[in-house]
Amino acid sequence: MAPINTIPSSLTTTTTTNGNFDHPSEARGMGSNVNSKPKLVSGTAGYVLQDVPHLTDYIPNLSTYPNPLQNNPAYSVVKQYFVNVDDSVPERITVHSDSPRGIHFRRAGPRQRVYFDADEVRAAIVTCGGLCPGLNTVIRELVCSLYHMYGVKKVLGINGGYKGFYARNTINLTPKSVNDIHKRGGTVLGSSRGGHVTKKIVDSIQDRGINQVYIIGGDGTQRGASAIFEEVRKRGLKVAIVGIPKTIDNDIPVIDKSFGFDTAVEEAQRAINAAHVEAESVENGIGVVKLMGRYSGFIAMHATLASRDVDCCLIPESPFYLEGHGGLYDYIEKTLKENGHMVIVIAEGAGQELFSESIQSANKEDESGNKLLQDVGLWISEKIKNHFAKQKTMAITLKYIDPTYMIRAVPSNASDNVYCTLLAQSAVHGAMAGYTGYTSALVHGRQTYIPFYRIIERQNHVVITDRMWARLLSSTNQPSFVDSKCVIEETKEDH
Ligand SMILES: Nc1ncnc2c1ncn2[C@@H]1O[C@H](COP(=O)(O)OP(=O)(O)OP(=O)(O)O)[C@@H](O)[C@H]1O
Ligand SMILES: O=P(O)(O)OC[C@H]1O[C@](O)(CO)[C@@H](O)[C@@H]1O
Ligand SMILES: [Mg+2]
Repeated sequence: MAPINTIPSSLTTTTTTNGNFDHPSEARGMGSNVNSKPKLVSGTAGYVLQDVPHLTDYIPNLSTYPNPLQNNPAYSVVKQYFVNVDDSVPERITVHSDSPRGIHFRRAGPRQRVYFDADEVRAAIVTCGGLCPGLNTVIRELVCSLYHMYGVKKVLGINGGYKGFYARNTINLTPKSVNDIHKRGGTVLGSSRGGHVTKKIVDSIQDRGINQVYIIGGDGTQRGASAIFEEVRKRGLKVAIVGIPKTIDNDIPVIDKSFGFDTAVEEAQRAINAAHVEAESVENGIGVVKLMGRYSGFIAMHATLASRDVDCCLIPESPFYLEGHGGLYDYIEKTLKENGHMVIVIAEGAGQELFSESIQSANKEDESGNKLLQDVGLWISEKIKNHFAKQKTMAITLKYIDPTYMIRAVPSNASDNVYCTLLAQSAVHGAMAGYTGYTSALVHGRQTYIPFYRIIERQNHVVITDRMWARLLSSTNQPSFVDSKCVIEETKEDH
């Protein structure tokens, strides 16, 4: 195994400004306000490691300690439990024989030496943004990993999202107090939107003597975490800032998927089943189900693919129209004539451009600055009913089901529980090893540490030129509504 914290001689480290990416267009994205410099390590054949910051980048001469896992009987039989310092995970795994090796991320996992003594650690956990299945599992596993793997005894829960940093009370978290929480939906810590004031948060971190902060949340939360990291670094504090990506919308880029997504898709099946049962029980029955997905239609797409009962799936990324040849009304009429019933799944952010401008301008934002959307499910249901009432070609019966909050308020399923456990354990290993300013994430099935700037630079969207959307279209047989010549190509790796 290579010595700890050395870089193999074939590799060179550079820090560069945000303009120096493999994909210059990405550098102009949402993360351009990030002010620390990306740490890049170059190797042979076009190998690039987009490394994560380390406390030693700005605090010299930090003491190190042997990893206490070495003496943990549970791990004594595991061969190569410690991650090799040179292990990394490629961002793209589809390659050609002459492709450069490309961008890589640091592999997550325990290191032989750690930068915190257990008694010195004062960890804090906070959950921000909307609810998501698995939040409690992540909290539980962070607490248990800190206690059982590293002997850390001081773990604080911050109440009610970022705003909780300004509150007087925190919650003491112990393996006993979090033992059963993974069986419950929501977050035992509470959550909130808005209220992020970076300097005040870092003041609170300093005042409370916190030196590891685990921040669980979506894209907005990770942006907030990145700002906290920058301020901590500016102040030269020995505080590890770690993000754990959460969102049922699956709109966080780079990672395979966010935790809770599978559970949400599974829960959505119940609503789709109900819509199908209602629709097929009457003549010309239509079931409309609205699912979450503000800017990204992943839940709608995956729930549709899983169900096979859906005849039409409408998502924000794929514009559609109602009237005329090839429009939605045409397709509904055709499907009802052929099958006698149909199910439509619509993501909440779909078709927002179809609302009249007066309704759109009345739109407001939530406390975090996210656009508040019109209820597209209700709107489209009324439009369809009115259309067929006016046409008098066929009498329809339409039932509208809105299970949006139900799919995110449930506890996580078994596979999400395992996923949450691995994310939390990796997050703790990284912080103990002195890494900071990273998101703990799954990339191609491997646990990794991703620098914040990659997580916050853009949102993940369904790519309608990708095979996955084609699979959906061939499963529902719906029209694509878009002219293939007008589709703007996106570059995300095809699946
Ligand atoms: N650019 C930003 N800088 C600092 N803090 C931010 C930023 N964007 C959002 N936040 C803060 O992050 C928290 C959560 O943001 P938001 O409500 O957008 O949810 P989210 O994390 O994106 O999760 P989701 O959208 O999945 O519910 C809020 O407290 C918000 O103030
Ligand atoms: O009503 P809230 O809590 O603001 O949450 C709604 C939003 O949160 C999300 O579930 C993301 O967490 C979106 O799909 C949805 O638009
Ligand atoms: Mg968000």
